[in-house]
Amino acid sequence: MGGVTGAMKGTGGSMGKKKERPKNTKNTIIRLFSYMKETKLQLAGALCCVLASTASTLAASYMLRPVINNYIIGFNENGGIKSLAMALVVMASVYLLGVLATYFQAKLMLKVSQRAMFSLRRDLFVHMQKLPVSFFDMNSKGDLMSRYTNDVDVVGEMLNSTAVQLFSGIMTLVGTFAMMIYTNIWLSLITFVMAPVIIYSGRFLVSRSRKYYAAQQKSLGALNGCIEETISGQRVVKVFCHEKQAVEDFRKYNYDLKDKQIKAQFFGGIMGPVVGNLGQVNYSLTAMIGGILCVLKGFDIGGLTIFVTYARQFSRPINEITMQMNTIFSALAGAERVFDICDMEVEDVTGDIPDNVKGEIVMDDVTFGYRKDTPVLKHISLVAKKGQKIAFVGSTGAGKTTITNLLTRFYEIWDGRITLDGRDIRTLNMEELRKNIALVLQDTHLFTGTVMENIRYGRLDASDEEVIAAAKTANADYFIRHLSEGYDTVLEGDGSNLSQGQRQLLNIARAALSKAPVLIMDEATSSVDTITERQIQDGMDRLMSDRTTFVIAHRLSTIRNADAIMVLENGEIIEWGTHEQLLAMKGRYYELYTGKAELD
Ligand SMILES: Nc1ncnc2c1ncn2[C@@H]1O[C@H](COP(=O)(O)OP(=O)(O)OP(=O)(O)O)[C@@H](O)[C@H]1O
Repeated sequence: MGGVTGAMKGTGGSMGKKKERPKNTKNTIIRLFSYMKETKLQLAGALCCVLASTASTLAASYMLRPVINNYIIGFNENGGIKSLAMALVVMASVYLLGVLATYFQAKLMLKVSQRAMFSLRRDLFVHMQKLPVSFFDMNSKGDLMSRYTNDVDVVGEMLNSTAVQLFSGIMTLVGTFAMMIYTNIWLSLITFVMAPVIIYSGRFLVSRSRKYYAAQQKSLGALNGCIEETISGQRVVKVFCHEKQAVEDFRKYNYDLKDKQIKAQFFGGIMGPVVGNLGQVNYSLTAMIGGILCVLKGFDIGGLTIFVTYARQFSRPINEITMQMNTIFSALAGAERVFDICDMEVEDVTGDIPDNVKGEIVMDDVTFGYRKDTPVLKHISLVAKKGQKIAFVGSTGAGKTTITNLLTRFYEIWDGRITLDGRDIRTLNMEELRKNIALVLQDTHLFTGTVMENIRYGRLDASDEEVIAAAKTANADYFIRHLSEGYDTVLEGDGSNLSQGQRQLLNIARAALSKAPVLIMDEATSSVDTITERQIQDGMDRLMSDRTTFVIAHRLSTIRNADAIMVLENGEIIEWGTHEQLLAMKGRYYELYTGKAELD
């Protein structure tokens, strides 16, 4: 049932709009072949081995004819036991040759398929790194992960065994048929009539099961998504006592998958027996009519024996080919899902390399939305001179984070212009642009590695001394030295062995290490105690001095000294000015500030 398991593996979530069947089979196959270029010698070798093993099976079967006719029926006339033994040794040697060829073919194909999978994974990962942030917004983590696992795996499985089996199946089929015609053309007619019946019934069942496989793959994708979300949100699930609901959701997806799998596997499962039984019918008819020909027309016993052997062999490759079809289709669909990502448009990173960036940012009538026709920011204009501190305030969802996302070109604006030192950021080299902007976000992302390596993420060529200096600037040095291994302490699972405040301090240290003249900070001091908050604030203040800074403020008290405060509402700047100017205006900021003051 290689076809069935293969097809099951070839799942992995849907990209929403994508079908699970290969859309462009020819191109996908050609492209897959390009992944075998590096191992073309091994591939050629493997194909030669397939030919050798097919030929030896056919030849060894054929040898049975002289063995029976000459050395068994004509035992006494043709040299007795010695000749018979010799003939059997030759026959066994030919079989042995086939076994050896199969062994080498498997070995070679393993190299070919593993190398192709290696390159496929590499290309996928390298390309994924170049895709824009919006791509990651649109695709769930579980779905993307499954490209590396399920999809690449099923392609590997196909290259490793299925493709060879298909090739050998076709060769055996053609070879067997040729040998049958050669042995007795009249008897071949039976197979000639039966073959289309066998092939068509196999194809009918394949097309049926393929339809259900597509549904099954979609369901499996949904189930994977559900599991992934529940695992990554386990704390939230637990704290809101959502376990029952989670189990209920899971049960729904699980049932759905079960139903689809039963249908898909029913057709996949009966395919083998149906084709096999039709093959048996062919075999019996051949044996019967062959027997009659022996009696009435003098057809030799050896000829009849090898003919029925061929007739029985005949249905095996058909059976195999039809069974492999599902694996092949799901592997091709998997390969397409991988290629789909590899073909996605990458961020345009080319452009001028700015030097001596001062850090003056101007937004000129910028309009932007994440989804077509739904603008999130409308006609935003602002000027941030070198070293100035610009703060954004406003209710949740007003668009504060979105503005900062645009400065780093995580998303492309619809209209207007953003300039860095007077140059449109779209004309700048993306990497250089981002090198000039440091980010301190609310959700710190730490990678598996030491504290030192994590801070060095801010600037890869920084020396240990520079890293330590940055940690000192960020007020992180003290706590780091108190960790079990100091700067060499290994952080795991996104720094889950650190506190929220400590993670934030590392985040600031990272930004401090970067020499970027522009700094974007999403203030996140709400989740830490007052002492840590003071430390974080100090770290941030030191970081901000002589950098152009954009602060997304959650506490109005920390931005009183900002050069300009932008009050955002529904994607528009409704008020702007210094703290004093805004208070004097007695508008929205005044309301927010006095409301806060009362709370304080
Ligand atoms: N990746 C995204 N895809 C689609 N819509 C988004 C995305 N990110 C944000 N939005 C939408 O854009 C709007 C502005 O979001 P934004 O994150 O800029 O708000 P914010 O002012 O920073 O809010 P908060 O103070 O809660 O962080 C919201 O309506 C939000 O739903």
